[in-house]
Amino acid sequence: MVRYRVRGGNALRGTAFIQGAKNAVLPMIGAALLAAKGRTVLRNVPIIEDVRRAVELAQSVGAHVELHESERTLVIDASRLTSPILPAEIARRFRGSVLFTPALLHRLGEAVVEGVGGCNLGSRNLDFHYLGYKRLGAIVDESETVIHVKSSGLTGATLYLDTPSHTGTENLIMAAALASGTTVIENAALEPEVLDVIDMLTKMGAKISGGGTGFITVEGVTELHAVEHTVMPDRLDAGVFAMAAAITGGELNLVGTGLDLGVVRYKLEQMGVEFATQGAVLSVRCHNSPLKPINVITDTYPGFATDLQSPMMTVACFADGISYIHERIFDGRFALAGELNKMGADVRVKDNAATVHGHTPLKGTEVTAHDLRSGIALVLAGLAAEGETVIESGYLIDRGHAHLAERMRALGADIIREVP
Ligand SMILES: CC(=O)N[C@H]1[C@@H](OP(=O)(O)OP(=O)(O)OC[C@H]2O[C@@H](n3ccc(=O)[nH]c3=O)[C@H](O)[C@@H]2O)O[C@H](CO)[C@@H](O)[C@@H]1O
Ligand SMILES: C=C(OP(=O)(O)O)C(=O)O
Repeated sequence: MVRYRVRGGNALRGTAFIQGAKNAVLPMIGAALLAAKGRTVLRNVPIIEDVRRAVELAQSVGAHVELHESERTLVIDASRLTSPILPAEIARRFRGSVLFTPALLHRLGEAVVEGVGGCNLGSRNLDFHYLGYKRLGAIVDESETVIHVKSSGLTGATLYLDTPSHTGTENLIMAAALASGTTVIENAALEPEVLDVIDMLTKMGAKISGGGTGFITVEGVTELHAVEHTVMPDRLDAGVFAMAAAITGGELNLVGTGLDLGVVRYKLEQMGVEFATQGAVLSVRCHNSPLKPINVITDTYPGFATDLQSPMMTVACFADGISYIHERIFDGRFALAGELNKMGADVRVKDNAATVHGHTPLKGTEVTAHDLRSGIALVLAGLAAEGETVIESGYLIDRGHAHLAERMRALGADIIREVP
């Protein structure tokens, strides 16, 4: 059982190195399995538990995968896939496992999904994925807990997503990339990670247009080849470091090419945090205490990312006044409130909205991470609380943030990762 131990009170200062994006590298590992020849090289790979699970999953279906941790590089040879089964014991440990289905369908004619994991955030349906595969001509048997998808060749079609699902869009693009004919995906996700995956697939030989417009057209091709690709920076990791500067009254330079925090930056600016873009470096500092309260409504890109909603709830605890947070993507993403309240916060939840009554002083105690982002939000709370905060289960934090304790310690934080 991994746990993080944080002693609050130190302002974070210095240069924070932002990792590669979890939500881009996972679909890229799935995409690498589409190439029947050669070796794919992925660079700027975040060394997180989800990547380790994805490596295990790719190996379990027969790919040869090397994770070179100090070089943050993955080398994937998928020329010989041997099993269509995504085994429950690996696949249930992360959400990205769902992104292996298109490659198995194309390469082996079937995919057996024994389970899909990921953060526990309420209902997390996969109906858009399976309906899409069916529209492309696959047979999907959902009658048992194990889902069986089969196809002897997919054919392009017009697909529609009720809401712009992130992994749903990636999966349907990958399924369409090697289908015969043209596929149109309406109401597709606009997230930058989806566009990065489209860039990689395009290098591999896929014919995809309309990325970022909500209407994606894919002209099927007969094969895709292995390429080298550098994973984009993780805007969620960057958001967390910006918030760490905000609540500790610190000053950080965020390094990671092309960082754009979008609405997260604007919201933090409204609270009194100062940003300056200096070429490739994004500087963030906060000398205004207390912060101003804020209204946040989560939405698909370019709205406020749901994955930063929990960290933002922690920041709101340090604002003077009532902040309002409305969660619109997931129906169960407020487990953090109870944990912050244990530390002395006053967060009140009603249905899919929360009000944060700040500023109450937070005191360190033992708290529970219910999911990845509530975990990192508790680390943030610990950085600014009085005394020691102990956060379990640290594994959930390690699912999405690489070398967190080392990176924060380098900035002056008093934080250790313990494996009892
Ligand atoms: C590995 C990965 O990239 N994970 C991200 C991805 O998750 P993920 O791709 O699972 O999230 P989706 O965008 O698919 O889900 C958003 C909402 O749509 C609903 N839905 C989705 C698909 C479907 O077939 N049917 C359906 O009803 C879900 O229940 C949820 O309420 O996007 C989320 C929303 O930005 C992020 O929080 C996750 O970090
Ligand atoms: C919800 C998240 O991840 P996943 O979809 O991988 O569970 C997240 O990164 O906050």
